[in-house]
Amino acid sequence: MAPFYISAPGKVILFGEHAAVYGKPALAAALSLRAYLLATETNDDSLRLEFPDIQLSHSWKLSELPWENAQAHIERKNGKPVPTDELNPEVINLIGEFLGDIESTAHYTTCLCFLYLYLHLCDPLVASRSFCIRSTLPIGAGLGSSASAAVCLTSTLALLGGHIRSPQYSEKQRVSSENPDAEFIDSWSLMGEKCFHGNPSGIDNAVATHGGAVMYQRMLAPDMPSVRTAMRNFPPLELLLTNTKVPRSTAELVGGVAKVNTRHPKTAGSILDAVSHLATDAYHIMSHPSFAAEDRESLRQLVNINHGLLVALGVSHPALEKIKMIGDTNRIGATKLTGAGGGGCAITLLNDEVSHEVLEKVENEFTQEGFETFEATLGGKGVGALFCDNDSDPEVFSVERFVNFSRREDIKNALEIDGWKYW
Ligand SMILES: Nc1ncnc2c1ncn2[C@@H]1O[C@H](COP(=O)(O)OP(=O)(O)O)[C@@H](O)[C@H]1O
Ligand SMILES: C[C@@](O)(CCOP(=O)(O)O)CC(=O)O
Ligand SMILES: [Mg+2]
Repeated sequence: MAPFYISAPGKVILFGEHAAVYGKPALAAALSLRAYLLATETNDDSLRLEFPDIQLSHSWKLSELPWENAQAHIERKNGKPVPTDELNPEVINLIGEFLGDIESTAHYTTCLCFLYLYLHLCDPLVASRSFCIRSTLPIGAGLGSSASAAVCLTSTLALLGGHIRSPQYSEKQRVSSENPDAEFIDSWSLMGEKCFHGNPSGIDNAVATHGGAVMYQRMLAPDMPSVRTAMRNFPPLELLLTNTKVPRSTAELVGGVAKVNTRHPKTAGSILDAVSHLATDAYHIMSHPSFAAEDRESLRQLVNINHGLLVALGVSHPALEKIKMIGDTNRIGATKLTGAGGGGCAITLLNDEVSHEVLEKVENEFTQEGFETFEATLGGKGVGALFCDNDSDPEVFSVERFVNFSRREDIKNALEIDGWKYW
């Protein structure tokens, strides 16, 4: 198979992070920042990962991977592997032997995620490959970089394994509902997220797969599918995205909330219920056909309440509080942390009347604090692919060039080109 790219967006959770893990509804939208994966054939017996964004370069001998042993533990239906509620412990054990030389936790979980998906979705007849991922998203900052990487890996391996067909929709024709290939990608990328996080709600990979904006609710009973309601009239929101650049791990923060919930079940339960109510309220407000000034004001109020409840769950950070304080002092709008918190990004829903001058002043203050602001739009496309054909510029598919882009803008400019198709 000729080289190809897969790309999937990050996400912003507007309301309901963490509570989403406990089966409460949450609202999220696809972000214009994305991960891109370039898959190319190699001439030797190797399987190579080049993930320069996290300084990971690793390879295995294809012929040494535990194909035979793994197959005995993989359930299939109509020839397709079936995702499971828990990660398959036998396959995890088999993979463990191939991760012994990996020291960093981030590299370990990334390689685990790759091999887990590879053993389930590909087969030994697939030629040797190199997989390179680059992202215009900040990594580990609450914008769903893990899910966009998981969706890219899943789509690539499922295509190579013959479980899904190539996407067909160009941007304008795209209709994402009831597409079995997109559902396959969504369900298997959740397994990838499980490798990264342990206990993901599934909202991030749902948005990275389907794009747009959704109200999402995980069903806690085993085998019950999650509920995903597309928000077709998603209102235009004036949003400022600010990254504290404080590193954190989603797995640890989700684990921290679980501890609070175990120690103070009634208190934590009330907080999670309150988040559930505010997410539902926000959904109704955003569904108003003429999303008016008073609706925007109500939404900002809910942003402030949601942030307060996340503070109560222990997932804020002094740097996030600083962003909120600077924003509130200058009255630019309502600010909350987004994603797992503990560092990472905050979003500010801007006041209608905020001036350019004030915004510029606030952004300067953020920069002085070492924060980074992002310009991004919400509600864009989900997972897509770009194939190399006779009309393609071979330079676009050069691994060398792709690996060496030093700025996010370079990746974006090189790959925001015609020819992408979406599932
Ligand atoms: N471009 C990338 N290349 C390789 N791994 C990635 C990339 N983007 C994300 N990841 C994986 O996702 C992890 C970060 O996920 P997480 O802690 O959930 O933060 P977030 O999803 O908010 O960015 C990284 O440590 C890495 O394992
Ligand atoms: C905290 C949580 O609600 C969102 C995590 O998002 P991120 O990995 O921080 O981008 C966890 C989840 O829903 O799986
Ligand atoms: Mg994540």
